[in-house]
Amino acid sequence: MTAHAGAVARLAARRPLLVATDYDGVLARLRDVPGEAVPEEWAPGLLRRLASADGVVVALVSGRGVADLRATSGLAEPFRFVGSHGAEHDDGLDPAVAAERDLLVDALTPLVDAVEGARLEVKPAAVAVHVRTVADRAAATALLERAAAAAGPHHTAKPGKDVLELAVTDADKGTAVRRLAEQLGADGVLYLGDDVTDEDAFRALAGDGTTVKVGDGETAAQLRVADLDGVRELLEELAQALGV
Ligand SMILES: O=P(O)(O)OC[C@H]1O[C@H](O[C@H]2O[C@H](CO)[C@@H](O)[C@H](O)[C@H]2O)[C@H](O)[C@@H](O)[C@@H]1O
Repeated sequence: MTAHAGAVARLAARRPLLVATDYDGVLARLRDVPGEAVPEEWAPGLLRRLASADGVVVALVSGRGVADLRATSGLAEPFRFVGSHGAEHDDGLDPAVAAERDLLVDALTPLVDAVEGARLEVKPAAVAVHVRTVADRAAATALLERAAAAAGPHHTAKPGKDVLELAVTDADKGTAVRRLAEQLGADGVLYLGDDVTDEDAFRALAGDGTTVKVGDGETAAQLRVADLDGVRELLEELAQALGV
């Protein structure tokens, strides 16, 4: 039994129940190359068990675009997908944002090209500057500062783990999860996340959700687990409480 058994048991009694989880750093270990961040071995089966319970919907909520999230995770239906930090729901994204994103690509490409090991990730509604593989840490910090300075007032800067993302919408995971919960008429919501942008979801669910921070650091979440093994234990406990 985990330290969170009481909260898990209370959650398991609610229907409809939305189980929403971040991907990178929660279901998949962080890797140098984003495309190699596959789910932990236990994750697909455990998520399917949860989704098989009556009245339970499982959603993946990520900073990745939905197509990337599906491809990298290998997950598909019956799961729901929220991508681009909340700007994409399942497969839908306003095509008008692409042109705005491409202007950002043009502005950021020369900055990234000038720093060895840096990488630009082009996403449906955002551009991410990755510095995890920049050996010169001072250069990495300087690049993130230059990228932040390139943002216009209509862009949303989203810092993360060795990454700064500039989004062309003001969507966030909090608004997106609330929207999905309302669509489902959810009576209970569980949200797990490890990074800065998950704090939007923790805050948005503060009144009526159950929120779990994965790892160290200040957080608005109510509960905490240490690492991905803690995620597995908590979700396993929920599956057992749901009888699946
Ligand atoms: O919201 P998430 O599912 O946590 O996605 C956040 C970002 O995840 C990816 O970047 C992070 O994971 C990479 C792979 O482990 C790692 O190399 C990088 O340093 C991390 O920041 C993804 O590439 C981004 O698009 C997501 O926004």
